[in-house]
Amino acid sequence: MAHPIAYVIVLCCDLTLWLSLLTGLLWFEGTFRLDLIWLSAFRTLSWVVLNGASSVVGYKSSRPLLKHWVALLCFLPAAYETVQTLFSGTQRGFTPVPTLGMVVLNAVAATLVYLVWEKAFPSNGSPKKDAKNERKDQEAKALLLRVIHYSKPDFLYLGAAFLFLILAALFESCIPYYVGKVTDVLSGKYKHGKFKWAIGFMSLYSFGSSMFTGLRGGLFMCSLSRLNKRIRHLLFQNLMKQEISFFEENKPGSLTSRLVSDTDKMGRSVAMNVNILLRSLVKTCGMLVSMLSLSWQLTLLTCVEMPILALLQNYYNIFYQFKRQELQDCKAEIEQLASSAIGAVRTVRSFRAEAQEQKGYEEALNRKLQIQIRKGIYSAVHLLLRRFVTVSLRVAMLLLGHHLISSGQLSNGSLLAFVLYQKEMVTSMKHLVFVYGDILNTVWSAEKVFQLLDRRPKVREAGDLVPKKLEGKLTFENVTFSYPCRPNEKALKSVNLELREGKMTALVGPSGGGKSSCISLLQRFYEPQEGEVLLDGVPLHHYQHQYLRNQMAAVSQNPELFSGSVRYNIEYGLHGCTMEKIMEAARRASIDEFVCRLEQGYDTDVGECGKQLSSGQKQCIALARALIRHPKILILDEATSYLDANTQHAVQETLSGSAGQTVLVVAHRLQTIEKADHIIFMENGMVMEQGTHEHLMARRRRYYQLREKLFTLDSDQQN
Ligand SMILES: Nc1ncnc2c1ncn2[C@@H]1O[C@H](COP(=O)(O)OP(=O)(O)OP(=O)(O)O)[C@@H](O)[C@H]1O
Repeated sequence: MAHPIAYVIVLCCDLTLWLSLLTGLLWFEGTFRLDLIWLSAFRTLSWVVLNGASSVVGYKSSRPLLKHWVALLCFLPAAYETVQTLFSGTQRGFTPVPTLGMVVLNAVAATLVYLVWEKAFPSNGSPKKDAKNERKDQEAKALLLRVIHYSKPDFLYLGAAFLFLILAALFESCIPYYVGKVTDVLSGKYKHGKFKWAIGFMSLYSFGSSMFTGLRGGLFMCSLSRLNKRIRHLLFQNLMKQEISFFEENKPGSLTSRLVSDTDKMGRSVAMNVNILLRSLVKTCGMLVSMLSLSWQLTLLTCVEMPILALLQNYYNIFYQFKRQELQDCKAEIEQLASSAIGAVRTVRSFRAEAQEQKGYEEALNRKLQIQIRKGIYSAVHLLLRRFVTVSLRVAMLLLGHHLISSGQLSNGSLLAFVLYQKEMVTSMKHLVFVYGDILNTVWSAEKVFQLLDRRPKVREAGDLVPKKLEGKLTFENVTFSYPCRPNEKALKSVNLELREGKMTALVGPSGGGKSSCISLLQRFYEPQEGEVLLDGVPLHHYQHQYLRNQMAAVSQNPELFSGSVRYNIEYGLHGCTMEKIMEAARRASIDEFVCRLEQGYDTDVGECGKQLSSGQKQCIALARALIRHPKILILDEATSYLDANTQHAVQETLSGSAGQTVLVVAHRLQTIEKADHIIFMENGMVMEQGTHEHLMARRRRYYQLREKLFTLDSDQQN
């Protein structure tokens, strides 16, 4: 709010102007009447003077507000007199001079209207729009521009759509005029020729507007679908580049919802609103011209409706935003509950947690229902108030229309045409006032999409090193690492280890020792906070991403398979693999016999995520998927844990026969790694001891103790 002194100074200036006028009128000794025209001229002059004064006395931030008030102060008397003249039908005048009461009343009325207006349409300088809100508006505008920017490739479609939009709106705004003409012809002395013309034009405009509307809609939908496809593609591309911890922090449900519904909402809400905005703008202009040509008095009355409706809408919008956010959160929660329960249905069933899941789901549904009911009640009250305002003004308009018809200023048909225009006009103006705000509101769904689109992975960019020959020696140099979600807990503490080229190294130790963390670092899923992981003496991030992926293959304990055939899963990510190569990999992974027994062999579908296979079979297929690449470095993290002893033995035989391949094995069953060239024992994120099996057994320390413990457990189980 501007400083009160500024208002007082402006008010004093205004009083001085009124006093000057008073003196002038006294000079003419009552022979001069201050009629409507002179009053308007005087107030325009006052506005120029007071506007200048407010520029000098107001603070920079409060000047716009002061100027709004000055405008009202100056033009309200003229507007009031105009309305009075309209209703009384005769022009009044101030006789002989304006009274002090009237001047004060004017100031009070101006202030009141100003306060109502500022509440309905808070302007930039309004206290409600503080710096934060203004920044938000700026950001929303920037987002909107960005959405428009992404629509650039469709500019031909959009250009044509806008052209049809303008034509449709113009044609549409001509229809009521000709409806009025037809009514006039029918209610007066019937003239066949005039009737035919009026009907002809009416049909022509109706047909034209329908045709252009259809074309506009089709083209908009087409460009909207193209925009959606483009954004989704880019988003998916960027998602695939993110680091693993990003997927741990963001649940799959929320990411897919952003990918599907937010992109959809973004395109739909922004494109639809821009469509409505432009259509309303063209229609409003066209109709305003037609309405003014019919009756300027009725047009003025129609325009009164807007500020009142805007005030109502403003309050409703604040509530609506709040409820919508609540509803969205609730929906996301419901989606998450359903997808986690359905996804883990086996666990739910085996722990008999169906009732618990059902209860949780029902509670979330109830919360959503409550929000929806409250939203519905507020919406009904809002609608009721709006209707009341609309109907009241319509009655006032019909009364004025009746007065104009009886005084011969308007024909019956023109009143009908006006009523038709008025209905459309109010809708269009409403759109104009609210749609822009709505664009700024809905554009926030675009923000979520853009946030994801702009996210850069938090791992160092891969380099471009592509050596012709790779030895396959891996070294951990003083590696300290914490998972991003638990930054204060060290999973690895100054780890130094070496995987010798062409040899098999085994990582063993109790659970939580840090074995899988080492493997994650080797695959560059995460970056160590301290130290380096080196391949042939060069930090891993110096190598080209694709090169590293080709040289390294990993199989985990619970490998992820994709819906599709066995063949598809084995050759996953490779192009142009021959059947021989696929069969060879399957043979080495000891899965070929099983696959050949299947009715459709390698074309057999493995079900969603391989659910139609046993855990051991899944491990074998994953192993074949790794072996087909002939990687220089093979990482097996409990990769054969579900296999029976025979198959496990066969796989190990195959692996030990691959000369020149660096193999890293993580295993809990220590018998399986006895033949490894090197064994590293890890505990609490540290390397405790290392050496060959014989060496470690002879030391009789942690490795020996763990082996003895497992051996005792096994014997107990067998007894
Ligand atoms: N994704 C993760 N986010 C946060 N902490 C993790 C994550 N994975 C593992 N940890 C933690 O890091 C530490 C080392 O775990 P890691 O999985 O490397 O051990 P491990 O030796 O492979 O165990 P296991 O033999 O049971 O697989 C543990 O304390 C574990 O809780």
